[in-house]
Amino acid sequence: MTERTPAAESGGGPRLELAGVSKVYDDGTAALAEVTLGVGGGELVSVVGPSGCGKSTLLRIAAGLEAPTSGTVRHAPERIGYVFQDPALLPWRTVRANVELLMELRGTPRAERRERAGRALELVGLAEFARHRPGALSGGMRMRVSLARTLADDPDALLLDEPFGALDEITRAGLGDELAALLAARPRPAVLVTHSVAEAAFLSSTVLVMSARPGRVVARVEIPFPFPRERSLRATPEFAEVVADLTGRLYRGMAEVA
Ligand SMILES: Nc1ncnc2c1ncn2[C@@H]1O[C@H](COP(=O)(O)OP(=O)(O)OP(=O)(O)O)[C@@H](O)[C@H]1O
Repeated sequence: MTERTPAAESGGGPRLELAGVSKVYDDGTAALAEVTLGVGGGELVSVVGPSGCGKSTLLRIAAGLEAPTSGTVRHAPERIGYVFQDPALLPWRTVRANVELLMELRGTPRAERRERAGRALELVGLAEFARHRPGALSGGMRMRVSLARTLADDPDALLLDEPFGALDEITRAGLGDELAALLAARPRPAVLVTHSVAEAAFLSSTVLVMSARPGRVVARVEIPFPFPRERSLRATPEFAEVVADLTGRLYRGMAEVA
């Protein structure tokens, strides 16, 4: 779907590329077989696969938090934003102070921090909650604060590890729409790990289906719907067909013995 993405139209930008990466942990656990992944600016690639197949390991390698046992991280943008399933907010800090945290750690001057945090909170629709503490927010709102914290730091690539996993269907669909809009506004490579095949199909340009551990890519499926995608797409037979195809590949991949 590269030809339909905003970045492709504007000539690219930073890429994220992993070539043949595998991971065997020190205790001998083979987590990841050879995985090759290339994501251009403005592309969102989703990774689906059975529990424990190495999806988080793959993201950690892409982020430079973990060294691969073999293979290489060919290109990784310098500033990578990592969004975890748990929003991990500091309860004693206000929403704004949480959003400022990464910038504070980088030594960004106070006035600039304020300004960027304010803009990020507006982007995720939480400007009026800047002075609240996380405890006063719903789960979906906390996740939006976490997203705002990452965006305010203005990373060149986004890695999202099941960021909406703990939320109800409607909230996660809303946040998915927000994520799509944010990527369209500022194209950068994004990789989303999700357990929801429908979420992967709706948000992504490409979906990678992984086998059981040690995970390898059993299918690379380009999603044939142009961006921006309307919510009504989810209710169409064409979309249901893509989801059914992905689900079939996922189940066949789970059954394969590596
Ligand atoms: N630091 C570690 N040391 C040893 N084994 C690990 C370590 N981290 C992860 N593993 C193992 O590697 C395998 C892959 O884990 P990983 O968290 O990457 O999978 P996942 O696909 O993200 O799982 P889930 O979907 O359940 O979150 C699992 O068997 C896990 O127990």
